Parts: sequence; C-alpha cells; structure tokens
Amino acid sequence: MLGNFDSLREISRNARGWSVGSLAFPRARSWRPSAVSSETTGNIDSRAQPRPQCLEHNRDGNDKKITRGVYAQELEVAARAVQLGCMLAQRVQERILRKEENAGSKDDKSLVTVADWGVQAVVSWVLSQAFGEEVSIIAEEDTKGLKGMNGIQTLQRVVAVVNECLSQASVVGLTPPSRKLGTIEVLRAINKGNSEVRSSRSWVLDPVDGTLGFVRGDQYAIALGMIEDGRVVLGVLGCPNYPMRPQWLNYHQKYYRLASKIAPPPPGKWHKGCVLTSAKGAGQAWMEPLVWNSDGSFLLNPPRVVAVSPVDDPAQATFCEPVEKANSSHSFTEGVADSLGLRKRPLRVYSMAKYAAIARGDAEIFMKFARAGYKEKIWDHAAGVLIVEEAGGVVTDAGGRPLDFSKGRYLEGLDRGIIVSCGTGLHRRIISAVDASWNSSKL
Ligand SMILES: Nc1ncnc2c1ncn2[C@@H]1O[C@H](COP(=O)(O)OS(=O)(=O)O)[C@@H](OP(=O)(O)O)[C@H]1O
Ligand SMILES: [Mg+2]
Repeated sequence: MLGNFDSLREISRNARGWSVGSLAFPRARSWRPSAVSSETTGNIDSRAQPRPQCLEHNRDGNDKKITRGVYAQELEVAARAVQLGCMLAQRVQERILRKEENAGSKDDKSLVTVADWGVQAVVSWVLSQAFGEEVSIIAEEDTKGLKGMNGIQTLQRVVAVVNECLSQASVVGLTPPSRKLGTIEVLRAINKGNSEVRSSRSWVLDPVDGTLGFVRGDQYAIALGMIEDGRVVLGVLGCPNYPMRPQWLNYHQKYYRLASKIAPPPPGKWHKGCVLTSAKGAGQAWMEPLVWNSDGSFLLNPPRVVAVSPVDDPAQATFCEPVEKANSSHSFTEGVADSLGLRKRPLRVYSMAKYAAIARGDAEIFMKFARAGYKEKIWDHAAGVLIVEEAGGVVTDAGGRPLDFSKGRYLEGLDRGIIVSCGTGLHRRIISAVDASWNSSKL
C-alpha cells in the first residue's frame, strides 16, 4: 500500500492497467467503446457537448483514459468510491421504500440510516486502500448510533450491506476485497471519517446528503471533496436519482417511479443517476451517467462535459432552494426573487443535487439562508462548490466572499447565506437584491 499522497507519483502502470495502493484499476475498464454507444447513453442531453479534449484516445482506439490535471489519480479513485457509494445507497433506499429497512435518529434528532454509515465505510475503505491508512477524512457520521443493544442490529445490517457492495466493486473497475470485512474493520472505516483536519490534504465526505430526501425516496447526493491548504481542489458528487430529463426535478421521485412502472425505461438506457466530477483548474466539469441494471448495479458511461447555463436574464432564470423551510427561509428568498424579477416558481430539491442542477445548466441560481446561529458544515458544500466553479459558475456568501474551507469542520465567518449562480452578472444582481431585502427581513 502506498504510504502517502506523494507516493501517488509512483503509481505503477503495467500491461494490465494501473494501481493506486492496493487498488487495481483494469486497463480498459469503464470507457470501452461497448459502454459508449448512444444505445447505453440514451438521449443524454440536448445540450450535450463534443467530447472534451481531455479525453485522450489511445492509438489502438480500444481504450480511453481521462487526464484531468494534477489530481487525475485522486479524481479517479474518488469517482470510483462515490460510484460504489451510489450503488449501496440506492439499494438501501429501495429497501426503505419497501419497508424492509428504516431510518433512525441521531442525538440532534436528524435522520440517519444504514446507508449513511455504509457509504461512509465504503468510501473510507476505498480511500484507505488507495492512499494508505493515515489518509485524513472529515465525514458526517460517527459510530455512536451503532453502539448498545439497539445499535448492534443496525451495525449488522451496515456490515452486510458494505460487504454486499464491496463484493461488486468490479462494476466500477475496482478489485473487491479478498475476504469479507469484519465488524471491527467496518467500524474502523467509519471512524476514520472523524480525522483531524490536516493543513496539507483532507478528504471531506457527506455519505448521504439530504437524508430527509433519501428516506422519502427522493433526491439525495453522495459528496466527496478534497481540501488542500484550505482550498477545495477536487469534487465528486453522486446523484443517483438525478433525472435524465431535468424537468422531472420539479416532481417528487414517487411520480417518476410511478411513471416508470407504467412505461418502464428501456433496459440498458440511461434514464436517471449521474456522478459529477471536477478538479481545481480543470476549467471544466464532467458528468458520468449511471445506467441502472435491475439488480441494483449499473453500467458506467463515459464522462461528458457539463457547463452552467448561459442565461443572465432573471426573468428566464430558475432558482433552487432546500425543500425544508427550517433549513432555509423560503419567505426571505421569495422576497429576493421578487425584487430580482425572477418569474419562475422556485425549484425545491433535497441535497447537493441543487449544485448539480447549477453545474449542469438545469437551473441558474441556488440560494440558502439558514436561521441565525446555524453553522454550515464543509461536507455539505465542498464538492458542489468546486464542481459549479469549474463548470463556469460562481459561489459566494451573501457578502460576495468565497466560502472559507480553511477553518475546520464549519464554514466559519459565513456572511448571512450562500449564493450560487451561473455567472458574475446575475450573481452581482442577487447580492444587491439580498442586501436590499436583508434589513427588513426577520433573519
Ligand atoms: N437548521 C438547519 N439549517 C440549515 N441547514 C441545515 C439545518 N439542519 C440541517 N441542515 C443541513 O442541510 C442539509 C440538507 O440540506 P438540503 O438542501 O437537502 O435541505 S432540505 O432537506 O431540502 O430542506 C443537511 O444535510 P444532511 O444532514 O446531509 O441531510 C444538513 O447538513
Ligand atoms: Mg449533508
């Protein structure tokens, strides 16, 4: 196993592929031409863009590799880890909807499920295999809820789903562990998410962002970022239920599921689910569609470039916000929307799928104004901010300052709220509108 990130430069390449730590990546894994056909990608996006130049074709034409700057290897590992997390979470969500699994609550009364712990264990395991046991991971979950009489049964289900998922790691091009992980190993993997923040490099993980949406069968996200010297340098955002047709974002997933029962999507074609990726300085963001199989696994599709919307006229803009007004004041954003001249009704979506909507150009604005005293956590924003910025968007607090990821687990010093938009012109207008409405608001 490689001991540290510097060792990544020593990544070994051989005839079969390459490896990072003890993870082997087969040479022609997910970007074989067979997985690239329009049959499997479906009607991905009417705004689909030409293949990015960063997708290099090898001379034999049978193998494609992605080079995404200095963080290419980290991004590759992170994307695979999040894809595995998507598989795990989606299976648990199905079980919750079939009432075979349920959610519990944490000390702060927020929801937690087998998927929150399971995804954290899987992502942490993959990162440790790739970058060594001393990798620093700052993640949302701890193992308190897995202790005691009540916790032990949940823990058994977490261990089972983690092993179920890791046994299928080859779906994402990773080598499954040689034997099942034991309870102690799973607990250790989850606990690794409580590392101290490092000044050099720390991974930041929200294993299931938007847990409320998750248990309600709706949108949620798996968000993994990497912070280096206080700046987010890499982001991967898995959105397993993100619809191929963005207009479906307006509806709860239960309608989508109903429609899918009446007219099932053709097998092997993309209809929902994607993983967005980018790295600092790439100047681009990518989306990998997930083509779900009936057994809860998926086919990987080649990444394609996504970009923010070119719209800068507020009258044409769509703005998104959290579903729960406890998480962001709907009445305040209504006032801002009014004074900005936004005409469309707000798009209320659970989780960081809102960042995905901005990066993909499906919406132009995302605003979040939490109640006074609430401290935003870095894992709820890191991956989304990086992806939106690299896709051409802007993210600041309401004072127009970049979010500060250098102060530990929280976004310290945040001025009022978070504003995400597709461009600087629109962004300036939003900030002015927020200023104009602020003093008369009760926030
Ligand atoms: N009181 C309060 N105010 C502001 N924000 C809060 C608050 N409580 C929680 N959270 C964080 O919001 C995350 C969920 O954000 P969403 O945009 O998905 O909200 S919503 O569920 O659609 O309303 C949610 O992320 P998850 O815990 O991962 O679901 C929290 O980190
Ligand atoms: Mg969250």
